[in-house]
Amino acid sequence: PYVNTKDILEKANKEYYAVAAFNINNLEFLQAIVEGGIEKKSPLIIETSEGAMKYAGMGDPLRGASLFVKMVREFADSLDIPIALHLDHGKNFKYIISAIKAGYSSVMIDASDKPLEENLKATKDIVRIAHAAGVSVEAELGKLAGIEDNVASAESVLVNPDEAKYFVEETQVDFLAPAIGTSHGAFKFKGEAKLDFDRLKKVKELTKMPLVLHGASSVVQEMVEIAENYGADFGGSKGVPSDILKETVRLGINKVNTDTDLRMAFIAGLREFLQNNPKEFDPRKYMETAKSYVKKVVSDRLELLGSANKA
Ligand SMILES: O=C(COP(=O)(O)O)NO
Ligand code: NA
Ligand SMILES: [Zn+2]
Repeated sequence: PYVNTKDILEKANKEYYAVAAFNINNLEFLQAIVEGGIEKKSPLIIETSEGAMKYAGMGDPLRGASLFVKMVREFADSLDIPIALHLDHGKNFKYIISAIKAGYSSVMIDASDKPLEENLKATKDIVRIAHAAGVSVEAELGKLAGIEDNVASAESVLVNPDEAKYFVEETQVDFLAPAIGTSHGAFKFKGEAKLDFDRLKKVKELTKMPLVLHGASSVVQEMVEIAENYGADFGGSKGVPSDILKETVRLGINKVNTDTDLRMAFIAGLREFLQNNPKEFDPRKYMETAKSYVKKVVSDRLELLGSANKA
């Protein structure tokens, strides 16, 4: 069934596991993610960025939003696993309202680059509208970027746990993304991978609510090798190691945003297939390997996060 993200995350919060939130831009990634969820009998959060809304809607974000709602609902309504659709990194008021209007389960208002009071006001505004429409809300505190040898690197601002408590009480936001040292993309750490577990622990103690980890891709070595075998150059790529990811779940992370790992799996499969099948031009064939690798990464992640058999 198509459900509200809050329902999925409240259960995860109570039972201390995490649910992956997988980004999509097209049908093929959605198919592969859903196949993984079926195989693992796991709840799924499908998420789209504002860019994905524009991309799918050929420039019209509301058209893109409603296309994604229709696609996700078709799968969700026909399956036993709970599936939610979430707007990731909503920054533009128009896009956030378009997602709510189109029928998204939840939206993120990302004003984390603003001073606290501004972030708080923007979040309060969206919470008021979204809650009136039965839509749940995610916000972010602190800024994503790595930590180097115990010092937050220049651009990163790690979450302040006391601020987090004040923020959630004032905004009534449904789930919170505390910045603890991750960053988006395939190049997360220059040196050793390190997250601020102390801050995470404090935020959980003070808020007791479902927490979100952004920039949570691991950069799956198996996929890097296949892709590089067939011409990719992913030198220097590094993600969040599985043991560190598991520790964040043990400390209270319940939604784990995953985009890069699926992108790398897809291109690895596409490169491999195209190199080995020069005569093929049927898209249902030449995207098969790509989709199967995405499904494998999805299934492994659902297992690792503990959401398998929680549908
Ligand atoms: O935070 C993410 C995805 O992060 P990755 O680049 O690590 O997949 N989406 O909001
Ligand atoms: Na999000
Ligand atoms: Zn993110």
